[in-house]
Amino acid sequence: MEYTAGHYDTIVIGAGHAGCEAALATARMGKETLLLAINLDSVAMMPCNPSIGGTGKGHLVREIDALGGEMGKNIDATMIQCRMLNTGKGPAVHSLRAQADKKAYQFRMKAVVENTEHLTLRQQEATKLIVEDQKIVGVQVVTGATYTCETCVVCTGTYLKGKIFMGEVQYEGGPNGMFPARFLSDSLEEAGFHLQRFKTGTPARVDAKTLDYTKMIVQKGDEIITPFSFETEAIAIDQIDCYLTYTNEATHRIINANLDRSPLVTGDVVGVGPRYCPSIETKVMRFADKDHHQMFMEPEGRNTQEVYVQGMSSCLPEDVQIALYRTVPGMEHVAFMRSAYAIEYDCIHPTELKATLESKRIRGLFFAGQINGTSGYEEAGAQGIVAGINAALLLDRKEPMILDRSQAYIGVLIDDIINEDASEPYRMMTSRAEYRLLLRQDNADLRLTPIGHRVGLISEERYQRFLQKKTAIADEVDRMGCVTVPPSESANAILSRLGTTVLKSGMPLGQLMKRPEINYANTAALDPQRPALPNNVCEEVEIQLKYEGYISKQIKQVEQFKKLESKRIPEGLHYHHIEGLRLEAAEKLNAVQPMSLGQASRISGVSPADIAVLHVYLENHRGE
Ligand SMILES: Cc1cc2nc3c(=O)[nH]c(=O)nc-3n(C[C@H](O)[C@H](O)[C@H](O)COP(=O)(O)OP(=O)(O)OC[C@H]3O[C@@H](n4cnc5c(N)ncnc54)[C@H](O)[C@@H]3O)c2cc1C
Repeated sequence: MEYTAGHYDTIVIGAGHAGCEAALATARMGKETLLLAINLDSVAMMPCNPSIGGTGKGHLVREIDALGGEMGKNIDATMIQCRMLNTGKGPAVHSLRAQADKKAYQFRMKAVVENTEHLTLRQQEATKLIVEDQKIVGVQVVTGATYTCETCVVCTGTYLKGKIFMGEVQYEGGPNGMFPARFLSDSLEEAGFHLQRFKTGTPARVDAKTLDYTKMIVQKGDEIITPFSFETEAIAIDQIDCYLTYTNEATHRIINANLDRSPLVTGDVVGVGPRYCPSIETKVMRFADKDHHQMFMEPEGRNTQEVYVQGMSSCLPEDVQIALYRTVPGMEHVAFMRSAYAIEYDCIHPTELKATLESKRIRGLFFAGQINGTSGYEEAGAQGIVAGINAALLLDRKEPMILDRSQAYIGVLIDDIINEDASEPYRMMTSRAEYRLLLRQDNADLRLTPIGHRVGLISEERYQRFLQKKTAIADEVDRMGCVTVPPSESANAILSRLGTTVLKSGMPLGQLMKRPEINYANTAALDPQRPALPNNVCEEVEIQLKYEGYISKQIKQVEQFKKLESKRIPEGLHYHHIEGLRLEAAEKLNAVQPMSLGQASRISGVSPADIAVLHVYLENHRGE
């Protein structure tokens, strides 16, 4: 029976990583929010890796936190191991990565959602979007109930017409044994969205009792854990070890002998998978000259024997999976608890979205997460908070929040997906950010917390603490520039001990910091007036002084970038009427409707010559 079940400012469809951030943002901004999930056991579920962060992804988590999101706090509270990756390289690519206790992660996020004011959580399958006059006005669910709304954020992950593949075995299904969303795809198509099929895979979960860790290499967490959230002071936990092992020729032989039973090879899987997290059979085929691949044993929590086998994602038949896993040292007697599988699902083309993640055609309808053709929990959470903030700002008739490529990895992510129609699931990587020396994980708060405060997600108390930190950094950088180290015997003795050239004349400490042998901590003896400062302030001071030259170069590049970004393009411009523009460029520009010349220049298929034509056109029609 159809009936009206209530009215909300915002309905968020899907309570995964995108949906939780979106709903928390709208509710915390005071909007009555309904959060729907097919199954409440799927709230913040991690259907794959039990980890948050990693290269490029750790940056996203820090940025979500700096804006006032939950993901960073949630992983800080539920991690079982943490490592800062890439510490051998420069600070631009340092990335935090933590193993989560999967269930604890879910339960904590669910509790936060349940206890947030203005937020209602409900198990319901959304089946239909109700659109009137190109505006979202409601959502119908499978029981026949209709909820009316002003705005809606669709965060349905990998559930839309989900199909599971495990060799010859194929069936309709959602991730991790959930059931799929069977109807919403049709409603999206009716509303004019073009859908595409993507796929992703996951490895088996195995029983820890059947693994021989003595044949593997132990992977310990960091001795001192760096938290993800700028609000977490310290994390003191007993960390759980992970283990590293490798495939070998026997593993590869079994894979090669059974490729004809892989749905990837038989062509049954039509969805395109992520290039950067391939299945083991894809790795063996693509990198045929490699005789081994690494794999990590990652415990899924403190109170379970389930172990995630990172690197062994597969959609080969179950009997083949078991046989090939058993060729690996330490896994000779492995028992499976959940088999590996691939999942294929519907997603939209994010080129149909504005930079706010609102649909270009349907007012008030936003999209975030894997539905936008991305992969990864962190990418989903990042889009979720942006869509949530913008849905709330739209309701308040306020300026939208758009982060650009020079401000945040989140800006890079959204700019990439709305401008270039990705042909495979999009994954964040540090190499995608052109200003990565400015977009470090350590300074995400300096970049974004003022924005989080402005939109209402950062409390006054947190903002004041942030301002104190910012002032302390600036003061210390200035002070270090003013302290001169004399060419005295005692100072030079210290410098010699540090393995660096002695001084012939005085040098500011800030200048000395640029030497590779020198850091903030080891110059304390040269700096008797140094104030006692928190570690996060010292770290920032060191980076700002050490990389000053590179940072100012990048700031100059950003100024150039901003010039093109500030050249606005009027809405609804008919590109086909612009003389000199190539047909392909006009078509792409018409489809994307970029907001600025800068955005236009990043659309694939639009050349620098097209941009020059467009630039001249805009100059000639200024003020019209
Ligand atoms: C097999 C597999 C392997 C993966 N591998 C990894 C990995 O290793 N690492 C990684 O970072 N990412 C991985 N991913 C991707 C990761 O799960 C997603 O990127 C991330 O969870 C996406 O978040 P999301 O919020 O977009 O969607 P999800 O987390 O999938 O959440 C979707 C939510 O939408 C709800 N929902 C869906 N349809 C409806 C509807 N019609 N009505 C109501 N509610 C609905 C669901 O109940 C769920 O709550 C994998 C995913 C799968 C399934």
